[in-house]
Amino acid sequence: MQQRLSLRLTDTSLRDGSHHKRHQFTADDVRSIVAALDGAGVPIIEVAHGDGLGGSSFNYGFSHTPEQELIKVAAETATQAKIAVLMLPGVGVKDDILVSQDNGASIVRIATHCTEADVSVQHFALARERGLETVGFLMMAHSQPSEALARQARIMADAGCQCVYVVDSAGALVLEQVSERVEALVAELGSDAQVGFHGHENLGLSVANSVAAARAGAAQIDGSVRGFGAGAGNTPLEAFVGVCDKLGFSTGVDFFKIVDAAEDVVRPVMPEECLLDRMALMMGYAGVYSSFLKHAYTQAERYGVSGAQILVRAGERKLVGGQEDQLIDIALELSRENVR
Ligand SMILES: C[C@H](O)CC(=O)C(=O)O
Ligand SMILES: [Mn+2]
Repeated sequence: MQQRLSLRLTDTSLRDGSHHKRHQFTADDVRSIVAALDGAGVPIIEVAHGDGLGGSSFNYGFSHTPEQELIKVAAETATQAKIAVLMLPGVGVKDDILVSQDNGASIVRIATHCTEADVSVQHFALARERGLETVGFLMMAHSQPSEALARQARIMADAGCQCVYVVDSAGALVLEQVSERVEALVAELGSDAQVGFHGHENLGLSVANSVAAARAGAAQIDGSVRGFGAGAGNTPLEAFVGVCDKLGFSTGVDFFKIVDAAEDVVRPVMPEECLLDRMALMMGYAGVYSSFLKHAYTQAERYGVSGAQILVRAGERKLVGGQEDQLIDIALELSRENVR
């Protein structure tokens, strides 16, 4: 294990939190949250539709305000924080990256399912050519062993990715399972690229998993203030900052200011708290993409079936991001079987 003394944090509440907010962020929400996080010293703030650039659609949910407008507001508001955007190839296209850069984003994060890194190659090339900082997201990282993940990380790094993230999209990883994956990526990438970790709270382990990642050599860690994210939410950033202070990791974020931001600025923008309830626990236990939560609620209500069972079957089918429509199929199956 190679413990690092300084960690670079990204707040994802204005992107992962978009799932919880059903993509209804307004320019005022973005302005107030960015001002508070920037003031607390958060170095990177991610802004986009929850499913990344181009995500506003019938399948994923339409945005209240066009994401490019939100990115522009964020960039105009931040005084020190860099603005990052997320993009899933095929949901967004290369042009979305260029428009985001015109609107002030300086970091692009390309996300793929963790066996499909090759679809990101052209996006990293373009981003580097345009002078953007690059991050790669290997989503649903619980579903692959460390060696397989490391091979996918190598594809991203060779394409120009500067930091590859182990993304626990389902909040399904447990402690050593995080350390092993991060260590494997660190060993594979060496000085070619950094390693990051993005956690979800579905088994109540996001802060502990993030500490495990940092101890295993991760240089960048994601979190969302107040946990504002999909499923039971992301690693609550203010808690993680406090834990880092205690463990001697420097983050550059002021604990007291980020705690105030969480309570006074971010909480009022959230529709409700992100809960570690039955549905969220089912996601962590069955290994389901956290972004499916709201879709599962919608289909459970529409077909009068158990939302928890929809999620369990989604886990059995090993669904990946982009297969939201299969939740309808599962709901119909449960309805035929009379599983309420
Ligand atoms: C598009 C997803 O919401 C990306 C993410 O945050 C994850 O997989 O987790
Ligand atoms: Mn996430």
